[in-house]
Amino acid sequence: MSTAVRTDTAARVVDAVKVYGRGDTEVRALDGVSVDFAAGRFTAIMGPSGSGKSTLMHCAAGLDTLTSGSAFIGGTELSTLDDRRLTLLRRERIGFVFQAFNLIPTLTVAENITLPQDLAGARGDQEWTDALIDVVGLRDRLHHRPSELSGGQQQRVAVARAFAGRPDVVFADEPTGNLDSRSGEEVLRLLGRAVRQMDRTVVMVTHDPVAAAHADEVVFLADGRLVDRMQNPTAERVLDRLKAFDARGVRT
Ligand SMILES: Nc1ncnc2c1ncn2[C@@H]1O[C@H](COP(=O)(O)OP(=O)(O)OP(=O)(O)O)[C@@H](O)[C@H]1O
Repeated sequence: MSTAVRTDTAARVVDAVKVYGRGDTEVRALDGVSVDFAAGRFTAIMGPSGSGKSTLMHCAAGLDTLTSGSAFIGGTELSTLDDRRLTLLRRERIGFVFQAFNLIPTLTVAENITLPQDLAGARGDQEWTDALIDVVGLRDRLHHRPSELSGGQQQRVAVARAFAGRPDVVFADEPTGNLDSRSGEEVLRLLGRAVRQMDRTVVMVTHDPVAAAHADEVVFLADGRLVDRMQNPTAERVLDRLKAFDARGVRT
């Protein structure tokens, strides 16, 4: 567990444009976004509904491709990879947490956590996995199936699974969207602990200012553009900033 401050970039997009549809139905979901996500930091992506948050995350994580511009994981530009290498990169260097926990119902908690490495034929690091299981507080549930767990516990399994292969970056898309506020708070605290105590990197899409306040930095999108960044956010400051966008409109 390192306390050194890192200055490298885990993921970034440069001049990212994503256009869906064409002609009358064309939507510019991303309209020239450049943003870097620093390694060893917890970054939240915020903005109104339809502002491009999920599109940005999906393109930065190689789940979708940009219309123009570039997306990098570390020093690797994603558009240079063929499908097979992109799949490998996603498996080996990126972790995901989604709103719907996406656990395999027939596997136990322990099997779900190590599934990505088992699929990759990689030998897991038992010490690391053990540490993760303790951090997420699931030691006494390891042999349970997902259906025997609460929503909050299921998401904690998904969090442990996302970090199990020590990925360069974990992308979380509305990870608390299906949880009550107490379970959501626990999941957010876990993401924060993974970053601060285990030197991990998290990029989280959220529309919730309370969730965003767990991050080290918030980037704000509006109409497919990056419109602001905020260090050391509080829920109140994030909410004020969002209200200001609403009040004056942001398209320039
Ligand atoms: N597959 C698609 N086909 C067409 N348009 C799309 C597609 N995906 C997203 N869009 C459009 O792109 C814009 C940005 O969508 P996106 O889901 O990235 O926004 P968001 O900020 O994540 O929204 P929300 O907070 O509501 O989830 C929206 O106008 C949306 O309707």
